Amino acid sequence: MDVQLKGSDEDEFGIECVVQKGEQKAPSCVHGPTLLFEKVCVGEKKGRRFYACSACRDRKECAFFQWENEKVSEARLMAREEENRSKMPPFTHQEYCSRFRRFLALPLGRRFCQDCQLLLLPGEWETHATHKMSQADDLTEARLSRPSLLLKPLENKKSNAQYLFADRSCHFLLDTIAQQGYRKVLCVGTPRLHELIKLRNQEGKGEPMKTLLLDIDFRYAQFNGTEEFCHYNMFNHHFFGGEAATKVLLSFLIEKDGEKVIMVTDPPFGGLTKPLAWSFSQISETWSKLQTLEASDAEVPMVWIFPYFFEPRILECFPSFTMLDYQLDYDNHPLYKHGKTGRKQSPVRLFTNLNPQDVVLPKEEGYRFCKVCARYVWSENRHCSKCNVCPSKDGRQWKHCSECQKCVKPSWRHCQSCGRCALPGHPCGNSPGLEGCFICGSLKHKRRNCRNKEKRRSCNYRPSRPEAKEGRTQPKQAKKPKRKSGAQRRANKLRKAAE
Ligand SMILES: C[S@@+](CC[C@H](N)C(=O)[O-])C[C@H]1O[C@@H](n2cnc3c(N)ncnc32)[C@H](O)[C@@H]1O
Ligand SMILES: [Zn+2]
Ligand SMILES: [Zn+2]
Ligand SMILES: [Zn+2]
Ligand SMILES: [Zn+2]
Ligand SMILES: [Zn+2]
Ligand SMILES: [Zn+2]
Repeated sequence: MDVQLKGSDEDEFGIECVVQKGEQKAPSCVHGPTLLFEKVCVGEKKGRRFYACSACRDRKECAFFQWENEKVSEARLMAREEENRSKMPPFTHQEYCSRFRRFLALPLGRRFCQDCQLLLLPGEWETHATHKMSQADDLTEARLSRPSLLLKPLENKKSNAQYLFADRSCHFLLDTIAQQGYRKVLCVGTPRLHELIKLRNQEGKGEPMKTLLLDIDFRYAQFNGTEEFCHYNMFNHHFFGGEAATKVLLSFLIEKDGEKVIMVTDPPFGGLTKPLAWSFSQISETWSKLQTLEASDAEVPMVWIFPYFFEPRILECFPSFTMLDYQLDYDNHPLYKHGKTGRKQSPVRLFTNLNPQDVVLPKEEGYRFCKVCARYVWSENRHCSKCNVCPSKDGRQWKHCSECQKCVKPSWRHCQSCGRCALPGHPCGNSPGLEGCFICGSLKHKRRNCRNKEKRRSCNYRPSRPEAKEGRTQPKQAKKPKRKSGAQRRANKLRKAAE
C-alpha cells in the first residue's frame, strides 16, 4: 500500500486497522478480501490481530472472523467458500441485462417486487404473488431511468448508509463537473449522480458524458449495462465480477479524444478512511499509468464527499486535497437535509484535488469568493487577517483567540488552566477525561500521548463481538472503562461539531 498510515486515526478506539504490505493473503468473506485489525487491550503492549469484513461494521451483517495466525481446516474453508457463493446476487450482471431487455419489451405486464427489489418477468409473478408489488403505471420508461427513486435506499448505517443527494446538491456536482470539461465520470458509490448523468445524455443537454458506477449495491445491475456498472467494494478495491469487471474500469480510465476523467465518491460516513484512501489511490494509480508520460505521476481528478470533521484524516492520506465549504444535502438523511426537518447546515463537504478557485460555489446560496484564500467560501466564513485564512470548518463564524493564536469555534472560550480554548464546562486541567488511556489504563493521559504506543495504526472501526458461527475462539474483552456505542459516539461527534 502506498497510502501512508502514519499517525493515529481514532485514538480512543480499541481496534485498529493494520495495513498489510502484501506479504500475506487475507481470507475472503462474501465482500471480498477481509482487512486485518488489531485489538489493543488495556495494559497490554501488543494487541491481537484478526481478520474481519472490510465492508460491514456490524457483525450481524457479516460475521466473518479469523485470528491472524489461526489454522483453518479444509472443511471449514470449503464451508466458507460455499457460504460466500450462496450469498452472491441471484443473477449475473449479464443475466440482469438480458432480463432488463425482456422487461422493457413488456409494455403492459411490468411488475417490480418491492420485497425482493427485483424487476419481474411474467413467469416469476406467481412466486412473488404475496409480495408487495409496483405495477405498470409506476414502471414507465421515465421511472425506470430513475432507479434511485424506485429502489428502497439501503439505510443501514453500519454498512451501506445509502443516503441519496438532494436535487440541489446533485445538480451542483454535475454542473461543476461539466463546466470544467470532464467527459467521463467515475461514480464510486454515487448512484444518483450516475443516473443524473445518463438522464442528461438522454435529454441531449450539453456535451454527452460517459459514466461508470462502482457500488456494492448490486440491485443497480438491473438498470445498467456491463460497461456502466460494476459490483464493487470500495473498502478493499474488490471487483465482484473479477477480471472482466477490472477491465471495464481500465478501459473507462483511458482518456481518448480529450475525454477527461474525474472520479466522484461519496462513501458511507462510518469511517475506515484509510482503506478507502488506499482503494482510491489504486484507482488513481491505474489512471495515472494510462496517461501520457509527462502526467504519469499525477493524481486522478477526484471529489471525495465526506463530513468536515474527517478533514485531518483525508488530508493525511491525500495532502494535495482541499476541503471546500459547499454543504451537500441528502433526501433521506434526517440530519443532513435542507429545510425544516433536518439540520439547517449539513456537515458534508467536498474534498478535492481540483483547483479550489475553479469550483464556483453558488452566490445565490450564500457563497462568496475570498481573494486571499483563492477559493469560494460560505458567507459566514469571514477571513481572519491574523490567521490569514477563512478558518471556519462548520459553517459558523469562528473568532480569533489571541492567546491560542488561531481562530476557534464561536462557542469556545479561552481557559486559563488548560491554556487553550475549549467549550465552557469542559473537564479542566487538560484532563484526558474519565476514560483515560486505552493502552496502559492510566487516567493521566489519553491513548494518543501514551509512551507505550508503538507503530500502531488505527482506523475508525470497532467490530462488535464476533459471532460464534465464524470464529470458534472469540477475542477476550479485556476489562476496560465502559465505552460508548458506535451510534452514541457518532451522535456525540455530530453534537460536538455543532457546538
Ligand atoms: C452515502 S451513499 C452515497 C450516495 C450518493 N449520495 C448518491 O446520491 O448518489 C453511499 C453509497 O455507497 C455505496 N456503498 C456502501 N458501502 C459500499 C462499499 N463497501 N463499496 C462500494 N459501495 C458502497 C452505497 O450503496 C451507496 O450507494
Ligand atoms: Zn463481509
Ligand atoms: Zn418478491
Ligand atoms: Zn479567506
Ligand atoms: Zn484567526
Ligand atoms: Zn484560546
Ligand atoms: Zn480548562
